[in-house]
Amino acid sequence: MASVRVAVRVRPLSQREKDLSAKVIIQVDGHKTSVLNMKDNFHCMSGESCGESVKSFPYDFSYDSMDSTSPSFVTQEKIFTDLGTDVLQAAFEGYNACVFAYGQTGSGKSYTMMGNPVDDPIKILGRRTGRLQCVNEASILAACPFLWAFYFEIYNERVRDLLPSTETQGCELRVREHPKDGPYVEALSRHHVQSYTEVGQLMQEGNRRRATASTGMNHVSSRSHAIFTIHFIKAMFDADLPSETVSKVHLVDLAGSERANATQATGIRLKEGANINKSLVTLGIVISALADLSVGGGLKKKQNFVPYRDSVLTWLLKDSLGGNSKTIMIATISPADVNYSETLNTLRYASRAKNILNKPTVNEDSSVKIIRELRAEIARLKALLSAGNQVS
Ligand SMILES: Nc1ncnc2c1ncn2[C@@H]1O[C@H](COP(=O)(O)OP(=O)(O)OP(=O)(O)O)[C@@H](O)[C@H]1O
Repeated sequence: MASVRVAVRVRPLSQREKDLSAKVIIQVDGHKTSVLNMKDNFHCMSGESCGESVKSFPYDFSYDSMDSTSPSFVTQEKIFTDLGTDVLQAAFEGYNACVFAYGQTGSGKSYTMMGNPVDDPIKILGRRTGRLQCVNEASILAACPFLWAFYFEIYNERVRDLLPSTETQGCELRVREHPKDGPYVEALSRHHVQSYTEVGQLMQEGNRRRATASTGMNHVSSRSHAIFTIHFIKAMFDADLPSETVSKVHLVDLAGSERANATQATGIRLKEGANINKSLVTLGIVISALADLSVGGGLKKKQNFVPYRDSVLTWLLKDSLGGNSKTIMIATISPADVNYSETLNTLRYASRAKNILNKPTVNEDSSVKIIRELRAEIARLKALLSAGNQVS
């Protein structure tokens, strides 16, 4: 069992927030993120007895990215070192892994997952030539895994290939469920990648196709949930037998939750917003149900039903939430008082998500695993036998 690990990241004040003369209401202290309700008590942040005015939440990581001149400022690179490295390590060891960014529209999800292409191009997976271990600018080493990349978006509850082949171009793809491997997108095109550069290029190519629009809250707002997946296929010898592990890494950039009046959405934008909110509400319900199930140290027999299939997003993330995956949630928040209620909501969901217990296992060849276990058992019995012989 492994808990979902949760990180919170607070971005700098945006121009819009500065224009509204917004006040900073977030404080990061070690692993703790605190939010101040300005309406309750203006002076509370520095005061001692703040009552309900300051709400504090501990997380696995709390990242202050508000002011680059502050000593506590956390860079993209640090976030990659803390989170991305572990994800890659897990995948190389044969575990499934998932990183998903959750938060209000304009709070910095895409920035954290995809990087800023202009001045800070570090994505959650690291620098261009960086730490993808065997995958580097040169070529794949002999012992390294074979890698396939996939990229799709869920837009208005429909799945579209972001790296389409001629067959999938313009098509709505179906979601199916494999009895052992779980839900997947049927006929999604796959791309063999040999270097980090290729991974980055595919991400960029897909991002250009992704549904975005300018809203009142964000100039380039993602109107879809995007899932970039890498399959790691590693061949090796285990117990003198040829064996294979197949692991998946999902990088999920969710569309942001939004209030229609804040985004000034009408027409198509309003419909998109309703669909985005619908799947995020389902995600919230799934997170809550899983958190309730996990309380007490293990997944209890299901009294509560987990409604994975109520949205395409949660169906496809079934393994990542409560299943066979090492999962990290990055909750992104705005520092501004004008976003108080959305920020508090995000912090509460992030806090609940910490209670979710997953069951990550190495995805190895089951026959090789059985043979290895039987050999260990034979060795154990032989040792017992020879110990018995020595006594008699
Ligand atoms: N940590 C950060 N440092 C500097 N700028 C940031 C940071 N996070 C976000 N920004 C800026 O804030 C704006 C909104 O960020 P981003 O597009 O990543 O938000 P989002 O949560 O993905 O929004 P949406 O849900 O609408 O797609 C962008 O201009 C981005 O460059």
